[in-house]
Amino acid sequence: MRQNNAFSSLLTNVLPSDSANSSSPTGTPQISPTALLETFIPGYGPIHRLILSTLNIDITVVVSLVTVIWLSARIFRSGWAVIWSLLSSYFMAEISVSSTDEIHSHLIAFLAHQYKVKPARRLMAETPSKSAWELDSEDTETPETKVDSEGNIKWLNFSNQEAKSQPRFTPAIGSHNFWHRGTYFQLRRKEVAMFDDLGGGSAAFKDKEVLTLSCFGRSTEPIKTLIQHAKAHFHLGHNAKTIIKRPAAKDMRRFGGRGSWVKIAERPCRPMKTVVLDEDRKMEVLADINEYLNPATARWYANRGIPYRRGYLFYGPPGTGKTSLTFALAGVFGLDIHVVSLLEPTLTEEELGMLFTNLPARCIVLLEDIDTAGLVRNNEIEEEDETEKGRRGKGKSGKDNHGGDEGLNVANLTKALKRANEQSEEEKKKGISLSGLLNIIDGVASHEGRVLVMTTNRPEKLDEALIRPGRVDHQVAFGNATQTQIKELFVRMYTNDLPRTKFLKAISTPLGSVANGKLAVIREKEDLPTPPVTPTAVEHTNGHASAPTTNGSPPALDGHPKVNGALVIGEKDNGEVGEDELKTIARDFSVKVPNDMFSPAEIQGFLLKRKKDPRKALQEVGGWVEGMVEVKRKGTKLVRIQ
Ligand SMILES: Nc1ncnc2c1ncn2[C@@H]1O[C@H](COP(=O)(O)OP(=O)(O)OP(=O)(O)O)[C@@H](O)[C@H]1O
Repeated sequence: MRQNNAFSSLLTNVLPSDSANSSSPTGTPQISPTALLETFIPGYGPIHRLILSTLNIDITVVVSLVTVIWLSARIFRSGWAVIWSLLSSYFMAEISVSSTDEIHSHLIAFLAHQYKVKPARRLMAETPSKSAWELDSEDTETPETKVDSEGNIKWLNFSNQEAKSQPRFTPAIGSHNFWHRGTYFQLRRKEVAMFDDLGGGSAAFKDKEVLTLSCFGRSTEPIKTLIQHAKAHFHLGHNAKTIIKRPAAKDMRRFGGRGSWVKIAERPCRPMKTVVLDEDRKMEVLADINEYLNPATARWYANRGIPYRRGYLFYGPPGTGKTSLTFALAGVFGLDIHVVSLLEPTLTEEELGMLFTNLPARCIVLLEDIDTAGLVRNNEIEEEDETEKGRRGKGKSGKDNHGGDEGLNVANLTKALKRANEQSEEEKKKGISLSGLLNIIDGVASHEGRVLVMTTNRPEKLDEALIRPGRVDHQVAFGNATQTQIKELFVRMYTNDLPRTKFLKAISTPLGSVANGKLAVIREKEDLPTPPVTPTAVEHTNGHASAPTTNGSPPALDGHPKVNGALVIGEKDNGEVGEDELKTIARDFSVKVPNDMFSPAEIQGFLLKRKKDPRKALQEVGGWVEGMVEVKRKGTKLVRIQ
């Protein structure tokens, strides 16, 4: 109570006298705290009087104190906001990143990682989508198929998959501060509404996010370093993966920039050794691309006035490895694959041109099944139009004969309008013409630095303009499996897996360059074919040297994953078959399959069904071959033995 009195007198000094009518010693009327509170807090007077009369407590002191604290906090916050804005304007550097750029996702992933350990009050929870590859971790064991007590098979069940995946926490929308490697950063995450014209008269507001990073000082270097760390962190997690992108949805493409391409998949790099193809042919493509991608080559091209572009045509029957080789090449050179389907109905020539200009400096552009893309020469279109006009002309004159003067009556006008509409619809559907594509591939404004890969099953159907040198610089023929390739496919199928980490390391660790004066290909461990021209030893980055093969076509069993120099051939997954026996079975198997009759995809399909039992594959291959020969002879698509 004494304390209360002391406080009251203190407050009375600040807001003197309890009486509304009291006067200062000089005679100036003074306003009491209660009167002041009554003025600013509606209803305070009656409440104050009620509590005073019933409980005999004067709440003026407490309410005044709370008011003073609240006011001080407001004043302090406003003052601090002014000081902070002055500080940020004059003493802080900042970099903004839009969500349409991939750096945004790198930064968010990096911050999510940081905020795993950092205590924070405002976070945003997200469910990260993971691919089947990402769900596989070191401790994932191949689950045994279980049988319950009644003898029923317990099939795997993934219905609670989503529930199991851990949420990811990122900084919420708003301002955050954090320290990174001794530097203080401020992060502002905000959403901006963009007015998006969707075309056809419709429009909508879309949310875009902007991240702004700032730090003290006039240099943006610390932020750039932070972004580098975020990128490095991202690529660490995506090491040995091939990213596959496709054109973004139509309404996103219109903004251009890197946002015109979206990632659709990410998968472990395909080791080059898993593509069964003549080693010389593989080596030629690798050397050619390696030479082309060399940074000095761009200058070489520029000095000679040659456009810095390279195109490849992979042709051959279905399932012979055209796409597989493209993926393996992307893995070797660490390039993303940009897949374009020319059959996409919404893709126009201008958009395709814009997509090509928004490609990264180095990447692979994959145009699959180019023969089915329905590309026609413009003169063919013109011919078609002429025929159509002729048809309509005839119809019209026929009518004239019967009906005399046609005149501009309403019915005719309506028909003419309808025809015009039909025509423009047809025009729209025509999509990409051959001349349009040729322009995009090597027109004046065409992107330089990319590797263009076109695949086809029917090269004879391609227009020669499309594959003339400059557009296609290197052609690779793919064919059905030869005896050696069948053997190779077989051994690969029954070779035991490396543990996950060793597998990732094996496909991502470059061994150094093959310095033979002619070629400097970055080799993957045990992966790339040995260059045919090297009688010298290959220097590895670890200082060891390995003897290369000199015959240019390594035997089928070469290049398998090796641990401590030993070939990893199964004792577990392949039905307890040892290395020597596997080689013998592979040879016998290859003898039973006719040379050059089945595609690697067909043989792989047969083996996959017996993937744990090489002996069974050998036993059943005779029947399968008979059945397949019959299928091919009759031209039916239904197989008896799969
Ligand atoms: N030469 C090969 N070496 C290893 N695997 C192959 C080979 N050819 C085909 N395969 C396997 O067959 C499947 C289909 O191969 P891929 O898609 O590369 O064939 P493609 O020639 O591109 O076929 P398409 O012309 O139908 O697109 C893949 O699973 C791949 O692993």
